[in-house]
Amino acid sequence: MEIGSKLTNSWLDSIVDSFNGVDSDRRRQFNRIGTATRAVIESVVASKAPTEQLGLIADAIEKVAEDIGRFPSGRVYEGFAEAANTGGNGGFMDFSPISGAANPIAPPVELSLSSDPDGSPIVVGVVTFGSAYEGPPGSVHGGHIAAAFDEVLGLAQSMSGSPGMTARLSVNYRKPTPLGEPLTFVARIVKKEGKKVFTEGKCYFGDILTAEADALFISVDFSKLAQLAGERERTNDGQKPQL
Ligand SMILES: CCCCCCCCCCCCCC(=O)SCCNC(=O)CCNC(=O)[C@H](O)C(C)(C)COP(=O)(O)OP(=O)(O)OC[C@H]1O[C@@H](n2cnc3c(N)ncnc32)[C@H](O)[C@@H]1OP(=O)(O)O
Repeated sequence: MEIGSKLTNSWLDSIVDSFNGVDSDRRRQFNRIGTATRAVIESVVASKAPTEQLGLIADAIEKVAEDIGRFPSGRVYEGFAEAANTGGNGGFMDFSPISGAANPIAPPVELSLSSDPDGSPIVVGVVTFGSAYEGPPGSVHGGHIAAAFDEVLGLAQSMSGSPGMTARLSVNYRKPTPLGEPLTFVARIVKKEGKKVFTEGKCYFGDILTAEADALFISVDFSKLAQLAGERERTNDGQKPQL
């Protein structure tokens, strides 16, 4: 992903730097695994394979799970999932559950930074949700639409220079959002008041507005994130930081 926007704050510059120019073998292999596992998920939820084939496929997948399970699990990468890279020289958010190419449960939403016609910075997320994300027939599950909004709005709020956590997220679903079609999410900061960063976003299928969202983020002290990460290391299960 190449991001070429002109950005002024150093927080965002560091994000852009970590997106760009990263091409380590470790990152490539993680991304290959992510892509292949996603393809498995897509086929698994929609397969018409005969039952005996399903048995063979299950054997093969169990073997893969066993192979990778032989290596220590846990946080083999740097940082918490939303900001984690795949090791080596960078790669921001590679393991994000929404945008991380190396995370098989991510659709993934491809993020880029851009600006609207009046020059205001925006975040653009492009994604095609596959069969695993189906809610109503032929449509994307609303929870996944909300998750995509959280991600694009989350990146947009970081353009404030004092990023934080989602305090409130509200989604209006205007039209069914089609599965298997390219969607574009656009997100921006509306205003900032002290620690509060107000954002809004829209989801389009072509020219059709299918959903819109607004969210409030509260800037957090990064030592709090470090504390959460420390707690996670101590519990060593990667799941349950003590809040
Ligand atoms: C995380 C950074 C990474 C960045 C990476 C970029 C890309 C990542 C993209 C991915 C992004 C994915 C992101 C995710 O998935 S984040 C995961 C989902 N979110 C959470 O888990 C957040 C859990 N909540 C908290 O940790 C705290 O409650 C937070 C941090 C939100 C506020 O903390 P705290 O409670 O200590 O705040 P304060 O006492 O200083 O209050 C400050 C002001 O805010 C007002 N207020 C507070 N809460 C609410 C509320 N719910 N509605 C309305 N207003 C609220 C409050 O009244 C006060 O106003 P005022 O009295 O001053 O007027």
